[in-house]
Amino acid sequence: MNGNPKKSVFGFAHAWNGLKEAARTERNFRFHLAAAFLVVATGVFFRIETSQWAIIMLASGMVLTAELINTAIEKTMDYLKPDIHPRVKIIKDIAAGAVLIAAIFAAAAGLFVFLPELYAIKGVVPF
Ligand SMILES: Nc1ncnc2c1ncn2[C@@H]1O[C@H](COP(=O)(O)OP(=O)(O)OP(=O)(O)O)[C@@H](O)[C@H]1O
Repeated sequence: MNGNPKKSVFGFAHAWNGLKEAARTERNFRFHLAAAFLVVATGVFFRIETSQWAIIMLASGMVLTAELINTAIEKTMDYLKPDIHPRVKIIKDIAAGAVLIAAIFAAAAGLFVFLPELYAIKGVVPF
């Protein structure tokens, strides 16, 4: 809170710049971005309810946020310690683990939302 609207707008510009940089340089971020768009398209297709949208939005946002934080940690470590080091490995592995956890729980949330839709509309799910 600084009461200076100009500074807030520039802050958003920095954040947007970070997103563009991540999308340009990180394949994993592009993959998760594409997955989020696919999930939104699937939600539109099935005309899911407001509460289901909330779950999908939270899950997708969680994965993208985890991926961005992982990227920031990777870039920090590459800048501070570019050579191979066991501690860098541990730090990067833990950061990657955060993305994995976010992705697993987001996939589970997606299944809870879309499996009943598939079953109800298409009879695709065999249970
Ligand atoms: N300097 C280093 N020292 C030791 N191990 C490293 C180092 N840099 C990377 N690694 C190992 O390689 C893995 C991948 O790190 P990298 O920085 O290449 O990320 P990446 O290719 O973007 O992969 P991801 O985003 O999927 O974690 C790390 O999790 C770690 O196990």
